Amino acid sequence: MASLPPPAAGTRHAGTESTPIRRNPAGNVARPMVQKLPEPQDIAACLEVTTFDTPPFYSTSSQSFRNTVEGYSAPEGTYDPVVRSLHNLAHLFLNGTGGTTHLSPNDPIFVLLHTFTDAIFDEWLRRHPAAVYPLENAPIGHNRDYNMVPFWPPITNAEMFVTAPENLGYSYEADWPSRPVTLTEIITIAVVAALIVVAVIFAITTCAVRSKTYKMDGRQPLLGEQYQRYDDHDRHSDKTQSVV
Ligand SMILES: O=C(O)c1cc2cc(O)c(O)cc2[nH]1
Repeated sequence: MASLPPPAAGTRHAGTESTPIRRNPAGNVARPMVQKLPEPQDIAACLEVTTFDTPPFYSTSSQSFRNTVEGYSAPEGTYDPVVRSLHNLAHLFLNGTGGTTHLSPNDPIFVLLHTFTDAIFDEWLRRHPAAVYPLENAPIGHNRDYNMVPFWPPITNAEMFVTAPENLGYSYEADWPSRPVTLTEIITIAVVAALIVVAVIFAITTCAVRSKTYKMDGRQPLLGEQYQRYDDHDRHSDKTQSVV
């Protein structure tokens, strides 16, 4: 029986000529949006998207963590057809083998990119423990209880929707960026701080005015109410008469 000969260097079994791995990072001048890598705050933002996936469970989904980390949405989760972010942006930034679908696994960077993407997913699962994977209406093979093709032995999407250290025997060490404070939050903090300052000034002023009024009245706050009355009586009685 004829068997396939081992591939010669530079060729693939399918018989087509292969090319060297090409990289031209940030070199796609025709598409300025992909001339930069994702920023740490983009990761912080996508980790805050609360729902794992939303209808139509596709590359057009909005407010879907899955579509956001994949990079078809803005990092905050809003779908926009012209946007490329996170995983997709890293692919397109490479602008060569790593940016071409079906060829990108030939570039070793693929492994780093996808490992880091999995680390983000793992962190997201940790932060959203009540999250659910779509039960139905996802694209073929992607419903919760469907097997993940082509893995063998069969394993369902639900079985992989779990945190790694507790269930899969590996863990990631990453310093996750914190989300920058938004303008709305800055304004809210400033308004609350101003209100607190006004309240404190009002309280101090009120105390000062009341204390001054008491002093002017000749009242002695350390005396009890009963003795206070004696004191009032003394002040109003004729001091020239001696008391026997
Ligand atoms: O256009 C994209 O968003 C895009 C390109 C590209 C290439 C690739 O190899 C991928 O794995 C994903 C991907 N997304």
